[in-house]
Amino acid sequence: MTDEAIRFENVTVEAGGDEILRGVSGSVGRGRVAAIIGPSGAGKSSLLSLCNMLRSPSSGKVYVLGREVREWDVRSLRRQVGMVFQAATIFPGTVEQNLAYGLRLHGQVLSDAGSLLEDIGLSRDLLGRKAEDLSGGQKQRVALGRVLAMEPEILLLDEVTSALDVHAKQEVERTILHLHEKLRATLFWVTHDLAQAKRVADDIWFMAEGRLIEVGSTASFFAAPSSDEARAFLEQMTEEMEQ
Ligand SMILES: Nc1ncnc2c1ncn2[C@@H]1O[C@H](COP(=O)(O)OP(=O)(O)OP(=O)(O)O)[C@@H](O)[C@H]1O
Repeated sequence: MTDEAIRFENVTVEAGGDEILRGVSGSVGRGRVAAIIGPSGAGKSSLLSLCNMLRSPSSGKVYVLGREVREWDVRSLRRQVGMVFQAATIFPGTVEQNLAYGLRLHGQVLSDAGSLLEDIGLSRDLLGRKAEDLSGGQKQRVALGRVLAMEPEILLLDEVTSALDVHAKQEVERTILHLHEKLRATLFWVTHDLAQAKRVADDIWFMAEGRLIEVGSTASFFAAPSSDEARAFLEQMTEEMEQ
């Protein structure tokens, strides 16, 4: 059994005639929280989507839990690698039906929706409520709960709090970290919010123009990034926050 949750080996992705990822190599250790940051269009979401085969590399290799993604059965891969997006995915029906949806696709039933709901910080009273009537933060927690019901080894998070207000953002963030503690899942987390990256991540992956420019521990990255690109990015983000 490998200690690596995810490994990229010289991965390039072409789309629409452009290279949107160029020669990316790196790995995320099991149980780690790695935040991917960088300017808009850097390729952060594209990198995430290689990990559950929403996208395939044009060249190079992607390994998940020690096995190359092309060797995985896609259904099994997506069971092990859950993904949550910026806009909470909510289906018509009750909260309970929404929580059970992922397992149902795998022919399984959710045995204890009530305790799952408590795990994601929501009251059991909401089980029978129409999911569409929930607040933005509650919907995002239901989307998380649906993925977590499958007990994934890896959770891919793509800007999951950026559509939420400050209060809901903090609650969803706390819920994710609580579940990380509980399940020991590996988190690979794209965020535009540098303060969030600092709070949640063990490691920072800094990307720009389709390249992985540097990877470092969160403390060392924010104290002294080693690349000019990352230094310029941090300065620009700090200026924007001060305006
Ligand atoms: N299917 C596609 N065809 C052509 N170009 C694409 C396609 N998907 C993504 N791109 C381009 O690839 C680049 C990287 O996109 P990606 O969404 O991965 O970046 P990102 O760092 O997540 O950006 P953001 O922070 O704005 O979400 C962008 O320039 C985007 O326009």
